[in-house]
Parts: sequence; structure tokens; C-alpha cells
Amino acid sequence: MLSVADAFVITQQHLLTLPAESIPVTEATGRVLREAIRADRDFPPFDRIAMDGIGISFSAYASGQRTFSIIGRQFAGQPQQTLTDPTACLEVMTGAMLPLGVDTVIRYEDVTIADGQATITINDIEQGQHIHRCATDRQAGDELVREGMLLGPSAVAVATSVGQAMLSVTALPRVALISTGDELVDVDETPLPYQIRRSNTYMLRAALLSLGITATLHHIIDDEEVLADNLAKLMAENDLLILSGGVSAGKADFVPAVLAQLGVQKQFHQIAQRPGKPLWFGTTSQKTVFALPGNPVSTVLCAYRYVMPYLRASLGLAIAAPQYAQLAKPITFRPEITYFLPVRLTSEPDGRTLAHPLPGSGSADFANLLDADAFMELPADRSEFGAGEAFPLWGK
Ligand SMILES: Nc1nc2c(c(=O)[nH]1)N[C@H]1C(S)=C(S)[C@@H](COP(=O)(O)OP(=O)(O)OC[C@H]3O[C@@H](n4cnc5c(N)ncnc54)[C@H](O)[C@@H]3O)O[C@H]1N2
Ligand code: MOO
Ligand SMILES: [Mg+2]
Repeated sequence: MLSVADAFVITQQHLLTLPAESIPVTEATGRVLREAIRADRDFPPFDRIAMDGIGISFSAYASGQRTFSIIGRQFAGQPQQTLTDPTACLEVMTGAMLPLGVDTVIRYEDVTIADGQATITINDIEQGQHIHRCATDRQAGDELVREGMLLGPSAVAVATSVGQAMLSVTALPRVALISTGDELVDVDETPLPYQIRRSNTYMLRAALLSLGITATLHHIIDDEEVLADNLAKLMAENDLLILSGGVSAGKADFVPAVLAQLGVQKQFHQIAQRPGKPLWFGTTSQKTVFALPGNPVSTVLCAYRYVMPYLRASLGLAIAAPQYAQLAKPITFRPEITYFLPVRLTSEPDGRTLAHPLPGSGSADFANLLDADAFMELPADRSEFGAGEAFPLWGK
């Protein structure tokens, strides 16, 4: 059976091709940048006063002068002024242009001012102090934000500072989330004794929202023809279909056969893992289908181990290396498949992250996941996992 690593590689070899689109910077948070943001001018664009105080010519200070006549004020937002008398001073404000003739700034805290005279009260003045020199942070043309970056508040600030009201970002895919199963009723319905409320597609919708993707919700009954008709329609209208349920060995598990009938090329079905063994993945030239096992814990695991990394990579984000933690106590798992163990994480005073196992009662026990912070990936090639051993984490 296919290994977790191989299944992951196959999904990443069939990424969605998503175009770039131009959107207002006010709507860009959480989107992926498609064109680097460059400095339109130097950062800062002029020699900038960095502290409120007085501006002097250092030569006067060096010759022993400590008291200076105040002959004007240089405010932020004013054109550059000139210190016409090198033995006098100007009051200068943070963010203002450095006046001509001024090369040193002394903070208000370090002078006393009386009768139009400023007297320096400290001894260690350095030439050039409290001046943020032109182009010391970045130069015009420098790359400020690289392509493929997830846009957060700092990137938005940088973009607006260089005049980019519109940004080129990866367009979001159209995603349909489809639950299947005659036993399922919707959130606002009261289940009969043999029914349950469906939750998997709601879980997936919440997860996709974290990438800015608003997916549509659908439900299809266990009937081959109805399934084929509805899936054909949803395939035409979407880039990605994510199904839940109907992929295992039951007599109403029609999903793989119907997808094949619709011309979706199966890339794999079943992975040597628990939970989520019956995961099905297929593609057409333009579209992708993930058919997730119906058990809720399987859905969550498959979403975090395969679907979310697939979407991140399709959007143009680099694949992040997983975080690791150390098992807090030993675990035995005999089947020769990868075991994704739900764990609660604690951060220890010595800097370690410990993973406390929460095995729960199996892949239908999704209430257990509320106490878990992640799944720990325990490799297939062994059955004993010792306390203190480190393994990768996935989700939530
Ligand atoms: N003979 C075998 N039986 C099963 C196998 C197997 O290998 N051989 N695999 C088991 C594993 S592992 C899983 S996981 C499940 C996968 O089942 P399906 O993908 O076919 O899903 P369903 O049969 O439709 O439902 C399974 C279970 O999940 C509940 N479910 C389904 N959809 C939702 C939803 N949207 N929200 C909440 N719960 C949902 C459903 O009611 C069932 O209880 O198969 C095992 N069987
Ligand atoms: O994949 Mo199933 O989730 O092992 O129950
Ligand atoms: Mg089934």
C-alpha cells in the first residue's frame, strides 16, 4: 500500500494552476503575493530627524559651546529649512527633514530651554546622533516583499508606503465541499434514531477559511445516478471538489466508481495510515478531487496532512517544514502503517515541547480532537515509540 510520504508527493505533483488577480491592498490580508513589492524610493527617503529636540552644527559643540539661541523650528511635513547661523540651533521634530547646516540632534530631555536659549545638560554628544540617514534601511528598487509571501499586517504597511493601492495575488480556487450519505441530516434538522448531523464539510469549510477560501457546501444521497449527475455539475463549476464519505468497502460506497465514470483519473486510493486509510485522490487536466474517508477524525487528519498543504502550495506558498515534539510517554502501535496520534502539546521550562498522547476511541471519536493540539506522525516501520523521541506534528 502507498506510504504517507509517496501519497503526499503525488498530491503535490498535481497542484491547481491558479491565475494572478489584482485586488485592493485593503483586502489583501491572508492572500499570497504574486509580484514582488519593491521600494519606489529610498527608505527613509531623506535624512530624517529621529528624536524631538534641537538640531545643531557639531563643530560649535566641538569648540566648547553648550548654549545655543533657538532661531526657528523644523516640523515634519515642512520643506527643508536652513540653520543660517552655525552657532545657533533649530528645534527639530521626529519625522522632519534634517535642516541644512544641522548634523547633530539633541533630545529635549537632554537640554534646558529658557529665554529662547537651549543649554545642553549632558556630556556624551556624538556627531550625527538621532539622525536616520537617507537609504539606510532600503534603497530605491530593492525588493521589500518577495513573491509567494502570505500577506500580513507588516506587508500591507510596506505596500501602502510604496504607493501600491492594488496588489497582484493568487486568485482563490473555487472549492465545493460535498458530504455523501443517507444517514446524514443538516445542522438545523433533528436526527432520527438512525441518523446523525453532518459535520465534516463544516469542518473543512472552517479550515479553508483560514486560507481565505470560501467553499460552498453540498450534500448528495447514496444513489449512483444522483451522485454522478450532481458531481458532474459541481465539477463543471469548481476547480477542486472535496468529498467526504463513500470511499470505503461498503455497498453504498459509490464515490470511487462514480468519479472514474466521470473521467476523473485516480492517482491513488488507500494509504498505509491510520486514520484516513481509504483516502482517494484524482485529477482531470484542470480539476482535482479529494475524496476523504467519512469518519470525522479521518477527515480532519486528511485535511491537515494532505488537503491544506495542497491548497497552500497551489496558492504559491512554500511548503513549511513540520514542527516536532517529544513523546511524553511511550506508545505501542503494531500495524505496519503510519499512525497519526492525536496529542496535546505542552511547552516545558527547559524549552522542549512535549506531546501527550490522546488516542481517543478511534476515528469516529472527533470530540477527542477538541482536547488535541495536533496529530503526531509515528512512522510505519516500527511499533515501539519511546518517551523523549521526537516526531513531526500536523494541524490543527
Ligand atoms: N470492510 C471495510 N470497512 C471499512 C474499511 C475497510 O478498509 N474495510 N475502512 C474503514 C475506515 S478506515 C473508514 S475511515 C471508513 C470510511 O468510510 P467511508 O469513507 O466509506 O465513509 P462512510 O461509509 O460514508 O461513513 C463512515 C462514517 O463516517 C460518518 N460520516 C460520513 N460523512 C460524515 C459527515 N459529513 N459528517 C459526520 N460524519 C460523517 C458516517 O456516518 C459513518 O459513521 O470506513 C471503514 N470501513
Ligand atoms: O481511516 Mo479510518 O479513519 O482508520 O477509521
Ligand atoms: Mg463507507
